Amino acid sequence: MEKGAAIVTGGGTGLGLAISRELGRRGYPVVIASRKQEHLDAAARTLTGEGIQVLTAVCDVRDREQVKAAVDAAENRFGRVALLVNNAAGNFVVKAEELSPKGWEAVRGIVLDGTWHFSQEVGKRWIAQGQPGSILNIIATYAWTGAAGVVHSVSAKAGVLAMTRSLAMEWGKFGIRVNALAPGIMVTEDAAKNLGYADPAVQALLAKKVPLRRLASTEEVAFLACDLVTDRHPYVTGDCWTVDGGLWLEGFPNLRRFVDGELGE
Ligand SMILES: CCC/C=C/C(=O)SCCNC(=O)CCNC(=O)[C@H](O)C(C)(C)COP(=O)([O-])OP(=O)([O-])OC[C@H]1O[C@@H](n2cnc3c(N)ncnc32)[C@H](O)[C@@H]1OP(=O)([O-])[O-]
Ligand SMILES: NC(=O)C1=CN([C@@H]2O[C@H](COP(=O)(O)OP(=O)(O)OC[C@H]3O[C@@H](n4cnc5c(N)ncnc54)[C@H](OP(=O)(O)O)[C@@H]3O)[C@@H](O)[C@H]2O)C=CC1
Repeated sequence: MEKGAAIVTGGGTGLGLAISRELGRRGYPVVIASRKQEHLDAAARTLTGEGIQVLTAVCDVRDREQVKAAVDAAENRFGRVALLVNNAAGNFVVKAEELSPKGWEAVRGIVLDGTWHFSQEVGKRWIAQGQPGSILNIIATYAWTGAAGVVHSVSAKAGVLAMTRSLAMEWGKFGIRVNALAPGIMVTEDAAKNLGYADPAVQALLAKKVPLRRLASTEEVAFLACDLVTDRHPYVTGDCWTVDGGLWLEGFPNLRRFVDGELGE
C-alpha cells in the first residue's frame, strides 16, 4: 500500500533537505514547505533526480491560511498525510537588551507559532479522519539549558518542547505520536552565517567544545529524525532525543561571544 506523505517544513535546505531525502529513501512521498521558491525548486530537482516523489508548497509557516493551503495540496496530491516534521526556523545572534520587538516576533513567529499552525492543522485532520500520525519537532538543547545571544530562539524552542509533551499527552489516544529532536551544531548555510560560525576557524574552536570533538552532519541527524518520526519506534511519544556529540553536557557555547570575537580556547 502507498505510504501517506511526509510534510517537512524548511525542507528545501540544510537539515530539512537531509530529512526529506532520508524519508524519500524510506518510501515516503515528501512535501517540502517554505517561503522561498528558489530553495524549494532546487531541492525538488535534486530529490526528484534521486527518484523521490516531491511536492513543493510555498508557505510562510506564520500564516495560517498558507499552512492550510499547503496541507490541502499535500492531501490532494498524495491522498493522506502520515508524517509532519516541523523543522523551519529563523535565528540570529543578538544581545538580549538590543533585540527589537519585530526581531523577537520574527523568530517566535517562525519557531513557536509555525510549529503550532502545522501541528494543529494536521492533528485536527488526523483526528477527524480517524487516522494515526506522527509529528517531529526540531528543537535545540538550549531549550532546557538556555544560551546567551539567542533569547528569542531559546524561548521559542522551549515552548515547542512544552508543546511536544502536551500534544503527546492529549493526542496519544488518537494514535498520534509527537516527539522532538535536539541536534548539535551543524554547518548549514544560514545557521553558520546568522550565528557567526561561517569561518572554518570558528568551527574548529566549536568542535573542540564537543565531547566527540566534531560538529554534527545533517545526514546523521536526519537518520535519527527519520527513525523517530516513522514507525520504527511506535511506543515513543512526548520525548526529546538529543544527537549532539555530548555538547549540551558541557554547556551550550555563548553565542554572543562568537559575534563579539571573544571565543577563546
Ligand atoms: C547553533 C545553534 C542552533 C541553531 C538554531 C537555528 O535555528 S539555525 C537556523 C538559521 N536559519 C535561518 O535563520 C533562516 C531564516 N532566517 C531569516 O529569514 C531571517 O534571518 C529572520 C529570522 C530574521 C526572519 O526574516 P524576516 O524576513 O521574517 O524578518 P526581517 O528581515 O523582516 O527582520 C525582522 C526583524 O528582525 C531583525 N533582525 C534580523 N536580523 C537581525 C540581526 N542579525 N540582528 C538583530 N536584529 C535582526 C530585523 O532588524 C527586524 O526588526 P526591526 O529592524 O524591523 O525592528
Ligand atoms: N544548524 C544548527 O547548528 C542547528 C539547527 N537546529 C535546528 O535545525 C533546524 C534546521 O536548521 P538548519 O537546517 O540548520 O537551517 P536552515 O536555515 O537551512 O533551515 C531553516 C529553514 O526554515 C525555512 N524557513 C525560515 N523561515 C520560514 C518561514 N517563515 N516559513 C517557512 N519556512 C521558513 C527556510 O526556508 P526559506 O528560506 O525558503 O523559507 C529554511 O529552509 C531548525 O529548526 C534549527 O533551529 C538546531 C540545532 C542546531
